[in-house]
Amino acid sequence: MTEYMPIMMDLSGMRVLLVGGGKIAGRKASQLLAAGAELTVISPEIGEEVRALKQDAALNWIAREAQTDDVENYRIVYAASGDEQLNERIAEAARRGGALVNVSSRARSGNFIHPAVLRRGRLIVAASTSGAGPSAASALIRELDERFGNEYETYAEFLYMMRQTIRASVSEPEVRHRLMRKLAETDILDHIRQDTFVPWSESQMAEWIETEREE
Ligand SMILES: C[C@@]1(CC(=O)O)c2cc3[nH]c(cc4nc(cc5[nH]c(cc(n2)[C@H]1CCC(=O)O)[C@@](C)(CC(=O)O)[C@@H]5CCC(=O)O)C(CC(=O)O)=C4CCC(=O)O)c(CCC(=O)O)c3CC(=O)O
Ligand SMILES: NC(=O)C1=CN([C@@H]2O[C@H](COP(=O)(O)OP(=O)(O)OC[C@H]3O[C@@H](n4cnc5c(N)ncnc54)[C@H](O)[C@@H]3O)[C@@H](O)[C@H]2O)C=CC1
Repeated sequence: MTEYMPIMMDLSGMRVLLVGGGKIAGRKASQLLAAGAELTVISPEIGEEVRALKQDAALNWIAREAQTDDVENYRIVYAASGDEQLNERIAEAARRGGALVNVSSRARSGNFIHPAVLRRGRLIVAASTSGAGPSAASALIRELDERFGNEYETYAEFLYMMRQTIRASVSEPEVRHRLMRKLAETDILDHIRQDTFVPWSESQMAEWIETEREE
């Protein structure tokens, strides 16, 4: 069994090649553009999903069949055409060139795969079956969708603001760590749920840090 490494990637400004322009390519293109990638799509035709994204300046469509030497100069490649044999050839060439490659038609032919994802602002929950059953991964995420409401977006934003403030104003590592531990134990999430949370001002943040910094 492949032991996949889950990672979170910042794709801003990264050049990414996407082979194929159908429904699945559209799904990938929309996620890649949202993550800031500079996307090149090679496909003789594009479907409505990719077409709708084409206004985005970061999407460049080359209208022709893809070939293996197209992967040169890309470090991230998606093989998502409807031609499975082509996907295999693209994957092989990309791997040989040392690129990261995702293959829509066969998980094992690539060296990374996508999980099903739930987003609440900065909070991201991902579930993967390591390719065993993508629909089951999606079903699990739908369950979590009911469990984790929009309060988590506010909560993650609060954690972000507080952590920035702590990092900027506390220099002793052990005090920082103590504050971060205490921060994870506040009842802020309950307040957000009960709609009684008001985002903290800078002086409130500083006051909390002052009172909680001692053991
Ligand atoms: C390896 C991976 C590719 C990758 O890395 O992208 C992969 C591969 C394959 N999927 C196939 C089929 C389907 N995939 C979906 C749906 C999703 N597939 C996703 C991920 C992944 N799918 C990755 C592994 C994830 C994991 O398990 O950890 C989701 C979760 C996330 C996303 O795509 O972003 C997304 C949820 C979208 C959402 O929630 O909206 C549906 C249902 C639907 O479309 O509604 C079907 C049809 C029903 C079925 O077959 O189950 C086939 C057979 C193709 C064929 O036979 O033609 C292969 C090929 C193979 O099995 O190797
Ligand atoms: N990863 C996933 O979640 C899923 C993957 N799949 C697999 O993904 C692949 C694509 O599926 P769809 O997008 O639904 O198919 P689709 O039929 O909608 O699109 C196929 C695309 O490939 C392009 N194409 C065909 N020959 C090409 C070539 N020589 N060079 C470049 N582009 C070429 C076509 O122009 C078209 O845009 C299939 O192999 C399918 O088995 C299917 C369902 C889910």
